[in-house]
Amino acid sequence: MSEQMYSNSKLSVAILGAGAWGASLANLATANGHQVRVWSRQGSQTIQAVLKDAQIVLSAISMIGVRDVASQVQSFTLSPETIFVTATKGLDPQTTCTPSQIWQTVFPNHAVVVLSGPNLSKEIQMELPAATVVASNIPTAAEIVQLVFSSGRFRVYTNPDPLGVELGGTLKNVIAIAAGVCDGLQLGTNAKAALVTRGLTEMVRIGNNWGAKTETFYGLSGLGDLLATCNSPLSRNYQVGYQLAGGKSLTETLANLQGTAEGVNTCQVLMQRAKQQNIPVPITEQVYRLLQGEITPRQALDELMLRDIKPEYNY
Ligand SMILES: NC(=O)C1=CN([C@@H]2O[C@H](COP(=O)(O)OP(=O)(O)OC[C@H]3O[C@@H](n4cnc5c(N)ncnc54)[C@H](OP(=O)(O)O)[C@@H]3O)[C@@H](O)[C@H]2O)C=CC1
Ligand SMILES: O=C(CO)COP(=O)(O)O
Repeated sequence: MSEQMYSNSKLSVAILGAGAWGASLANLATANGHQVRVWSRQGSQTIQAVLKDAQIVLSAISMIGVRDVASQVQSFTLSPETIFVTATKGLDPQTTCTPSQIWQTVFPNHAVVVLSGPNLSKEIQMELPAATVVASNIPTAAEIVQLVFSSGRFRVYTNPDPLGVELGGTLKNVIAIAAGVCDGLQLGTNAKAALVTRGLTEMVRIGNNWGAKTETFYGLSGLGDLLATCNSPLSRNYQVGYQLAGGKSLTETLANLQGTAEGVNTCQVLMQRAKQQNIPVPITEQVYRLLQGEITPRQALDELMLRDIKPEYNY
């Protein structure tokens, strides 16, 4: 199959955010022959110039900037056909909303597509093969975005559950912090397998409460991204856990981290939501207490191991 088959129609793509992920996605779309403009706060182009005539507007902004950037975009005129794509993996601390929910609220008449999967940007920059998922309530919008990014080195699947796809990418970051702790403490392969598997159960539980489909969490954007992030030192979230296990403070760890580790804020938002909704989230709770400095990594481990014994599933 030639790469050309993916790229018959050339689109105008605006990428918001020139961080590690925005830059990688810009390269993928450019390699497919699309006209790509990138906006960054440090760049020379204004956001208005980047948005001009854009058929696709993709946000790869860290969670902290999403609300502000969405409201900046709102002040410019866009074609009603413009499709928004969100690649952010986080939760809004004020509202617990997902990034796509923010974009959809600000642009209620536009199609919004979530792009998420096991996509460590350093590997994608090295042109190693990877796969991802694009999900939307409007299937044709997801199919257009699929064509924009698909190539022989980036395989893009569509999915009809945008909430599940988005939550998979977001929730796994908290488990990846725990996985970094597990490896940092040298707890072994059995412990890591138990943590990741029970982490997935916790993600499904939270996702179901939110209204996402169970099967989505067993796909690329759930289990796939969980495996990638929990097993790679390239993951910033994994690195946070690893450093904490080595005795570093969170402040020290974040000061030396290259880029964003969304799991730190996501964990806070999740605890808030889990308390409100009465959802059991034992791993998230221990990660939260560790990040707060309330317990040591060893105490977090003991808390998890010594919980009341119970069946694996409540069928
Ligand atoms: N790196 C990866 O492997 C992947 C990352 N992601 C997700 O993509 C998102 C971005 O990650 P990544 O690119 O790695 O992070 P980086 O830290 O490399 O870049 C952060 C980006 O967010 C922008 N940004 C941060 N704060 C603000 C703000 N207040 N207002 C406007 N823009 C802001 C930065 O803008 P500026 O350019 O102006 O500095 C930059 O473009 C995260 O949610 C992450 O979870 C998803 C998949 C893979
Ligand atoms: O989401 C990612 C890979 O899919 C990137 O993970 P980190 O944000 O932990 O680096």
